Amino acid sequence: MPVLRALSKVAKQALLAPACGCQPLTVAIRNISFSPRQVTSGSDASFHSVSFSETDHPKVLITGGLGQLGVGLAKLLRKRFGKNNVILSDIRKPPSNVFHSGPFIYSDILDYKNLREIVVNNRITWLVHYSALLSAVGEANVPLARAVNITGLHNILDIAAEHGLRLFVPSTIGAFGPTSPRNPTPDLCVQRPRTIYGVSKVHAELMGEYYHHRYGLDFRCLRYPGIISADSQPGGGTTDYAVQIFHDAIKTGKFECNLKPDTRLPMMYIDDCLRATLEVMEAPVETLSMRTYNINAMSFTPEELANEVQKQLPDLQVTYEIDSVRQAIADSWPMNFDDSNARNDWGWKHDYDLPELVQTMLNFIGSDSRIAQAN
Ligand SMILES: NC(=O)C1=CN([C@@H]2O[C@H](COP(=O)(O)OP(=O)(O)OC[C@H]3O[C@@H](n4cnc5c(N)ncnc54)[C@H](O)[C@@H]3O)[C@@H](O)[C@H]2O)C=CC1
Ligand SMILES: CC(=O)[C@H](N)C(=O)O
Repeated sequence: MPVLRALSKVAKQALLAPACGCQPLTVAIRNISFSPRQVTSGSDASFHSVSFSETDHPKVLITGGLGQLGVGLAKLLRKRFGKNNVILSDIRKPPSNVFHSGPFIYSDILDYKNLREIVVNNRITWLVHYSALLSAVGEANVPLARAVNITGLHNILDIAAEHGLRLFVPSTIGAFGPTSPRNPTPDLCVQRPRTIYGVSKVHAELMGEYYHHRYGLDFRCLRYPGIISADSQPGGGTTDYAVQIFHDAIKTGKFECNLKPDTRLPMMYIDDCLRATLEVMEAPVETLSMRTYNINAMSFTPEELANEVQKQLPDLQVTYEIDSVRQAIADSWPMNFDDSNARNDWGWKHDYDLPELVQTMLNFIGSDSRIAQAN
């Protein structure tokens, strides 16, 4: 009965909302235990992101911005929207080059009040939520992964709904599990992941879509494959080997792989991943038939990657010392990712296949290490 009473109160308040949809009416229902702390009213998608006009640049906040992906995304978004319109945030201390490249702010996503203050004081209109514990580190610390990936997400969803933000939350190939079709994995299929990381990402997909339908939140989500980057280190995932091989190949000529040689996983070069993120954030609402999309570029095994690297560095020696936790995770993940909906709906297209990826990584890391040796 209290639930019904609360629901009818919310419905009545929603009915009192202006019909034009031009102002997001904020309904304070903080006391209702099953509801978000504060939400925008209405379920019509046209309410979305009314807090900035399409002709203005968005004001973007990136959480967890000092990980493998955030700094690169900030660089791309600053090029497009202006340096001061993109704020990086994290709980770690930024290196001086990052600190001096544009606005940086401390933000712990577990601190709701602090998050709200940042959004209000900086008039944020887009939120890119990158904070997370990845698959392997998540298994090593389940309580922390649960707090950051699930409780933290709840804070983000409520803040975004309350302030009419456009919200991007990445998901992952890790949101699928051993009972999902693995070759290829479509957007819609069984999702029963066996890691806390995967469980938290399915939860994020479902909660984001629920807030979209229930409260009109402009939620956008891409399931990233393993991301490969030269100038930032991965944060403790199962696909990390595909970054490490390049550093070891150049520095020592030897690489010990922690996955079996025939473990096939979907992968993507970071430039494609960040461009996809910007593209889906800018995609007109009417092109999005879904709110969570697979995106992909290539799929390879450690052996195929090593062979491609050896075309450039024939002396590279690769050995295999299997990490049982990571191997079990990889064996439950997609081998190939079907991203046809992203391609059809908003024109997703990757630029980098395996040969271009390898050439680009070796050029980048090679020139970096030549500079380091010269200094
Ligand atoms: N890198 C990849 O291959 C993939 C990444 N993704 C997703 O993309 C997002 C970004 O990934 P990465 O940059 O690789 O992750 P990362 O692990 O490198 O960085 C995550 C960041 O979150 C921060 N963080 C942790 N606890 C926090 C808290 N309480 N408050 C604020 N920040 C906190 C960490 O300090 C770290 O800088 C994540 O959500 C991840 O799940 C999805 C698929 C693939
Ligand atoms: C694919 C991912 O989500 C990440 N790189 C991980 O391996 O955990």
